[in-house]
Amino acid sequence: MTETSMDTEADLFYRQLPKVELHAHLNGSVSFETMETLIQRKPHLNIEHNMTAIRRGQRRTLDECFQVFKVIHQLVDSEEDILMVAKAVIQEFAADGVKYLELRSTPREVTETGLTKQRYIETVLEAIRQCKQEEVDIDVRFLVAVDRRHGPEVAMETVKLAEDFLLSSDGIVVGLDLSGDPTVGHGKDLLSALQKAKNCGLKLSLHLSEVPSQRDESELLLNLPPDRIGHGTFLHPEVGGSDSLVEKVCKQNIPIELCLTSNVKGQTVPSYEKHHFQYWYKRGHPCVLCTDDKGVFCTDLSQEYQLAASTFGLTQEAVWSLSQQAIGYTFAPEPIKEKLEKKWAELKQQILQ
Ligand SMILES: CNc1ncnc2c1ncn2[C@@H]1O[C@H](COP(=O)(O)O)[C@@H](O)[C@H]1O
Ligand SMILES: [Zn+2]
Repeated sequence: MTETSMDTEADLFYRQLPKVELHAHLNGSVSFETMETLIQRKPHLNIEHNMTAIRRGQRRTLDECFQVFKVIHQLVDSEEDILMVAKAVIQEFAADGVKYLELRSTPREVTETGLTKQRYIETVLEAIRQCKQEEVDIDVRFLVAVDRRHGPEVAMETVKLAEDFLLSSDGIVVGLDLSGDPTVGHGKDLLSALQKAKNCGLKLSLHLSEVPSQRDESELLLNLPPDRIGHGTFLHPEVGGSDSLVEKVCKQNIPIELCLTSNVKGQTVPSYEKHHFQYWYKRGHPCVLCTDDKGVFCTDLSQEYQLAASTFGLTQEAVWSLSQQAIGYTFAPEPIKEKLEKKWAELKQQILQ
């Protein structure tokens, strides 16, 4: 067998592998092709592709990554843009073999285009509905995101909005995300908003210990406790975290969303080999591979599975288990989880040789 055909066969396995994506920021997930359309729609902004994506071999500081989101937000600033972007992102995940997707996004208000936070969420939900109507083979749920940079009042407003949609969206809105520049603000100021969200039945997925300075914050937020953790890069003692943090995560068995390429390109992790996936996976802790921002970091979920497998020597059987176990970490109701389990069982013989 030639090297090329071997490559293709491996690629095919990862693409065919049914997958669950639980950590995807809408505006970070915009593909090159969709970006092209947006750039052409708004030529006056003078935005080029290299301002919206971090290519192969390139690295940026986390701070620079956040500049990239500012540029993308300029390009995506109306209901029309959001509808197009959300539909395209959902279709792309489906084409990559993702069968269940939890998309997250920060509701924004844009005076010039008349966009309100309420309409922002409604538009994302409309995109989800349209994809369902068009029979795109994927189940999509939505997490309303709180940007930590905006402080406690906005966080509380966002939680109220999320609560309304939890009750009125036919089960599409399932939870709340905490994200944004981890070097800005402190989680203690957001604690009451997060607590309120939890009390009203929203599931919590929190970006925790994405940078080393968040140790105290993580101690505090782990007491909520969150239903899932985003990144958790600096939780374990080897990288400046602590035994007490690890103990809290393990005792409460909180699944961790791990995004290899995002962390390597954003330079919070020095290399794929040194990624903390290894630490948690070896302990048998619930781990789920995710893309974070597939557009910005130029990746997709198949590639993330393939990278994890080649870096950490996972067999196809192990990769299959990893993707199947993710079903249990979704915020979907039990009947949906059962449906997904069935789908995995049906596909197993066909895909896993
Ligand atoms: C790289 N690591 C990360 N750490 C923290 N927050 C991140 C992030 N990547 C993305 N976001 C959050 O998602 C927003 C963009 O999508 P939405 O406009 O919400 O759809 C960013 O502005 C940031 O708040
Ligand atoms: Zn994230």
